[in-house]
Amino acid sequence: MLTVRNLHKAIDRRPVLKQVEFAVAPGLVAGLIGRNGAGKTTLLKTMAGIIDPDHGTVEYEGQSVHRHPSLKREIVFVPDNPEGWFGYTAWGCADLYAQVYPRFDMAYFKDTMRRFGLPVDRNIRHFSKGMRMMFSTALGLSTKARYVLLDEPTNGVDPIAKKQVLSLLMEAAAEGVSLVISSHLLEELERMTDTILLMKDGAVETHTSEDVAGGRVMKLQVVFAGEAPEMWLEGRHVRVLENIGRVYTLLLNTEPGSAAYEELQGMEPLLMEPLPVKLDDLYVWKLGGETDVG
Ligand SMILES: Nc1ncnc2c1ncn2[C@@H]1O[C@H](COP(=O)(O)OP(=O)(O)OP(=O)(O)O)[C@@H](O)[C@H]1O
Repeated sequence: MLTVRNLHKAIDRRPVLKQVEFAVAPGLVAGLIGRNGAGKTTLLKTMAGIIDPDHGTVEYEGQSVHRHPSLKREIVFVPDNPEGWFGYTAWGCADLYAQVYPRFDMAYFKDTMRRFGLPVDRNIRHFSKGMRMMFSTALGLSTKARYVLLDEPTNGVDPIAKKQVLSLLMEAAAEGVSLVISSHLLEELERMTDTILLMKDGAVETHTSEDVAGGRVMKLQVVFAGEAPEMWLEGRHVRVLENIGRVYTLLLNTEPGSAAYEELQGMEPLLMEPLPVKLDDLYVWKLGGETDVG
């Protein structure tokens, strides 16, 4: 189990992580979502022991990753731009990693590089953006660490290569590797993940797949009988996703304390049809109109 407890981190005196708490169980795939600048990369690097927190702990099987550096072998961070390796060939990087990660699988690395069509003897600096990302993912998974934390693994990767990267990740998950995947591609995450970690205002909310499917938010297509109830539509428990003529697509907060659904029923609309709630609805509900961009 990888457990994050009460994590705080400020960068340039600006708090980026505030009381972050969650756990990722072994073998699970978690998606990390949030606006640009929300702190996803900072969180992943802190979880991997690359950044020291100001307060709080990251525990692998109950032991602090920052106090026991040998545990860092079980948690690998896969950056979206491996600048640190510029100057090395892919082989050179694999050699270095093999010295650090005791279960580094050179045969797997070679095979994956071949599968991705990437040259092993070329300097990483001369790889394209997508090639760097694929290389980074191949190297990270080759460590055979128990937890692989990936920062936008399909960023800049073309559609065909993207399928290959996602297949590779799913194969690793099927073998029991735990993945935390930061991404802005919500449809992709929705298909792959067991849990969603949503970053907002420096904190993390955990949503299971069941939550996303409708526990906290309801999506409805509505046609009102008379004039649209402007005040109700602007209320904090209602969000208008789309309005075409008299047809409204709405998100309603159904968490305790919200009576939005009962209020709508009371208005006796002509049409009130439930629609499936997607991850991007949750994203809009939780993060729409907010700005984390820092
Ligand atoms: N080295 C740094 N120096 C100064 N500020 C930084 C540094 N690294 C991150 N930050 C700031 O910390 C905040 C969080 O950045 P971070 O890269 O973790 O966000 P993110 O959620 O990964 O963003 P994105 O989705 O755009 O990649 C931002 O406000 C960013 O400007």
